Amino acid sequence: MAENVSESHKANDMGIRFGSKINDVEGKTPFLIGVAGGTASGKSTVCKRIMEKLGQVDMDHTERQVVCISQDSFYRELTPAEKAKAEKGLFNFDHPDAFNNDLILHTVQDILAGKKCEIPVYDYRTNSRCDNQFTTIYPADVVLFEGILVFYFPEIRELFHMKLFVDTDSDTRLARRVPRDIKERGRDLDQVLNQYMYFVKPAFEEFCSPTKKYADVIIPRGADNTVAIDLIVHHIWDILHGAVSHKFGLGAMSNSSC
Ligand SMILES: Nc1ncnc2c1ncn2[C@@H]1O[C@H](COP(=O)(O)OP(=O)(O)O)[C@@H](O)[C@H]1O
Ligand SMILES: O=c1ccn([C@@H]2O[C@H](COP(=O)(O)O)[C@@H](O)[C@H]2O)c(=O)[nH]1
Repeated sequence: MAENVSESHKANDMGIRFGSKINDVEGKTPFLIGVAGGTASGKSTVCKRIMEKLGQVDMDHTERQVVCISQDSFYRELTPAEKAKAEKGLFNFDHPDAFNNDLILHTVQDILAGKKCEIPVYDYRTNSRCDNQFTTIYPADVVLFEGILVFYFPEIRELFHMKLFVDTDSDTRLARRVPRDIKERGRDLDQVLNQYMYFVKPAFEEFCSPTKKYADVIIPRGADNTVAIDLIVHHIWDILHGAVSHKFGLGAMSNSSC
């Protein structure tokens, strides 16, 4: 497949190469992929692997065709009372209302309209947004949006062109979350385990796990599942290059640009 792409300049371990940026002007609809799954299931790692396999790491935004954003950037501002609870590990960050869902919807709509967006920067250590800090998301051909509850609200869910669910067993997820939260998110063991027992696990069962049924592809074992990731990468490549069309118009766009 890659051998047919004469203008390609980026190679990767699958031999898939992207050519010049298809969607390099504002206003074109990117292919939007939602990546849901429980905490520490490997959502970010799966997105990273997809980007690597599409040859999309270490590049400037003028060249980059695939970008990844996280639902965690959209945690809402807490009231002083909620902040005090959060500091004691008594705030439920796994409930759908913990996010600024209007901001998510508007941002995703802007992304689909091919607009440049500013995304808040979130600090897990303070349980709050970093003041006046934003990440600029430039228009791209493919946008990955990962998070525990990206398929929860129908208005947001319906906007994805492809929906992936990273399905990693809960013992493995807890075993990964504990060291991650201690090392990277400034927690101690008691805090992580209490939060997991009282909020994370029940909310996963009530809100996140039921959204698996909306997924087009379920990825058992997360980033270990290289076969699933390779199939997804090939499908994205085909869509971007017009071999497969999709009902939202990118197929037509790709065809016309080939
Ligand atoms: N397949 C894997 N094998 C070993 N560790 C992994 C694997 N996938 C993810 N991790 C680790 O587990 C933690 C959570 O992974 P991450 O991708 O951040 O999950 P999520 O985005 O779903 O919260 C990270 O420390 C990551 O390095
Ligand atoms: O201030 C915060 C915000 C979020 N969390 C936890 O993060 C996870 C979601 O992130 P993943 O990368 O998908 O694990 C969620 O389970 C929240 O409990 C937090 O602890 N503090």
